[in-house]
Amino acid sequence: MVKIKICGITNLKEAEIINQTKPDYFGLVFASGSHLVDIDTARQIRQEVNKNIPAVGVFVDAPFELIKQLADEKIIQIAQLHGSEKSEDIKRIRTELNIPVIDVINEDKLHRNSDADFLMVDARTSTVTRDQLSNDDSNLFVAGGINPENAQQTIDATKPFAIDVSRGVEVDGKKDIELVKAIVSIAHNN
Ligand SMILES: O=C(O)c1ccccc1NCC(=O)[C@H](O)[C@H](O)COP(=O)(O)O
Repeated sequence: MVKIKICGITNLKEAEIINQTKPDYFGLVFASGSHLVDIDTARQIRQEVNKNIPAVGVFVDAPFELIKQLADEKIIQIAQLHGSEKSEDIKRIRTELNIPVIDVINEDKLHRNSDADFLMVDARTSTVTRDQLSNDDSNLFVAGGINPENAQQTIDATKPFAIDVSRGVEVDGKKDIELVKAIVSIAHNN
């Protein structure tokens, strides 16, 4: 089974879609853009979603204190780092906050050893391909432009641990339950 994260959950209606479609993770974005949520909204969404589905906090060079507050309050269970965070930042989050880290790889970060629990290649922000990673990179999330039409092809080509999807399951900027259902089914049937 390929796992799936539905990213960019912004309201309680979308929280309910997560409960009904049961992906393996959902994402709360704490970085500027159309999916940005404030802490109060994130808290409400976390309370609404089934506790068995971990929330991934998405950050771009965020202050440690923000990640700490969200982890301490159990609003997030995993941190996903898209910025130029260093190895020490990853270690600090893992040891002091005791939560796993997804390190989003780009060309600059490719050749250093990541201390993260998972790696992510996001086609929106890098041109890194599966072939450029070593076989040890087994805990790989693949993201960027995935939708129900191309998900199977992406899975076949990259053999990921998980796929990460946001805009590809939206209609008019909001998550669509039928599209989410379809892509969760594709991932879980692999
Ligand atoms: O979603 C955002 O607005 C965002 C902003 C800043 C950094 C990361 C962001 N999203 C990260 C994700 O995990 C997305 O799911 C990933 O980029 C894939 O997006 P999509 O191509 O829309 O499926």
